[in-house]
Formats: sequence, structure tokens, C-alpha cells
Amino acid sequence: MGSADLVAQAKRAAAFAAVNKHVTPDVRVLGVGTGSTVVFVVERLAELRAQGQLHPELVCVPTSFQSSQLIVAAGLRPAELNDLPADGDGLHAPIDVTIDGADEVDAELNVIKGGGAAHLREKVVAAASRALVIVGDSTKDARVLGDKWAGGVPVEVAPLAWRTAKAQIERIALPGAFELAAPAATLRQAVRKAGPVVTDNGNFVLDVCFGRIHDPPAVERRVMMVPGVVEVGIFSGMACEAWFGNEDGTIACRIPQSMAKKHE
Ligand SMILES: O=C(CO)[C@H](O)[C@H](O)COP(=O)(O)O
Repeated sequence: MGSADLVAQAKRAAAFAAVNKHVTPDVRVLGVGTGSTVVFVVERLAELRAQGQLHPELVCVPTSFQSSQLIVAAGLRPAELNDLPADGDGLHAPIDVTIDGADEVDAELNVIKGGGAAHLREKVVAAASRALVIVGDSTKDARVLGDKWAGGVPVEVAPLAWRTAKAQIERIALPGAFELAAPAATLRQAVRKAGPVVTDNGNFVLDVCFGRIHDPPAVERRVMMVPGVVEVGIFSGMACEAWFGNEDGTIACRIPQSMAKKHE
């Protein structure tokens, strides 16, 4: 088996394990992430549906055009977040659980997302969920963000502001929060289309390299303050569990390190 096949197999194993644990027949509203690992999440959902093991009224909230297409192709029912009834606790977290991929995950399960430029909807859906579960292959599993992922932090920006936002992000100084003396931002270019990537929301994406990120919440908050920034691809403190598939066929499940210590 080639290396790409092994990585796909690892992603599939993690996706199947997460669905098996979290998408029980009592789950009524499910958030569905975006990316190549999520393809396997939906593959497993289709199997469970065929076996009659899903809630008969299950609806799936997509996080992108791709995610919506996968849901429909699998015979599952898509739902818009705004159309879901409010829950009793006033937090408006009507989604039971969301399963999504990631570009990198640190020891506390802070996550970099947006490799597929879907992080705005992914974060909105994650924030409306009672649990966010991450799936991926073991290359995503890091101690500190930036240890492995060299693609930078995706930042969705309004097209009219991309140059000013880029300049202001590159001037961010947060002593101790990240490794580089100054962040470096690049406008993401499209493949097989001249010009920049345009997100599902009609915006552009800056990929911002900070080096290793020691304080993800501080970086996330600071970048969000730049005018024109729509969303930052750092998800701090949102994920409760991550599943990583290894190329040897084994799977690892992690919870935030601080929570694991409390249980020791
Ligand atoms: O954040 C994402 C899309 O915006 C993806 O979940 C992330 O890029 C991981 O993708 P893949 O499962 O293809 O490795």
C-alpha cells in the first residue's frame, strides 16, 4: 500500500471510531465538518443509516458546500443552523455533537482549522454544539501548534480589507505567545482558477505563519480584533476529544491534557 493510501486508511479508522462512539441512535442533530477525513465520517453514517442504527429523525448541519453535498449524497437530511429549534438552556447549542477534521491539534486540543477554507462555518457549528470531536491521521497530532503544520493559521478576511488586514496582522506583537518575531501572511491562491481562493462566504483567506504558537487563545483573540477579519482558524478550548489513526492501523483517542491529569 502506498503512503497516500496508508494516510487515507488512518483517517478512515479514526473517523469510523469517532462515529461509532458518538453517533448513537439517540443523537438527533449532528454537525458534519469539512475535508478529506469527513468523507469517511459520512461513509460510516451512510452505513449506520442503511442498518437502521441512526435516529429516524436525524438531521445533519453542514459546515461547507462540500459537507452539504456529502450529506445529501449519503441520503441524510441536511438542516440549517438557523432553522433548528432553540434548546432549553438558553445557550442555543442545538447540535448534539459535531465531528470535524483538523490541520493540527495540540496537547490541550486547541486546533488549527481552515485548510479547506471552511473554518468560519466550522467554528459557528462547533460553537453551537454540545461536543466537538476531531478526527484525523496521526500527522495532525502535535504537542504545540506549529510543531508539525507548516501551512500557517488560515484567517478569513473581507476582500475589501485583505491588504490592510495583512499589514496589521504582520505587525502583531504578543510577547511569548508565538515564536516568530513577526507573523508572515500570504493571500491563498486558487488552483485551476486565476486569483485568490474565494470561500463559501465570498471572502479571501490569509495563511498566517506564527511559528510555534504557545498561547493559542491569545493569538486567536488578537487576530480577531483586526478590522476586516471575519474568522480565525484557531479553535481554542472547543474540542473535547480527538481521534488519530496511525499508518499501522491502530487508533489513539485523546482528551485535553489538563483534563487527563485530573483523572489520574
Ligand atoms: O479545517 C478544515 C477545512 O476547513 C479541515 O477539517 C482540515 O483542513 C482537515 O482536512 P483533512 O481532513 O482533509 O485533512
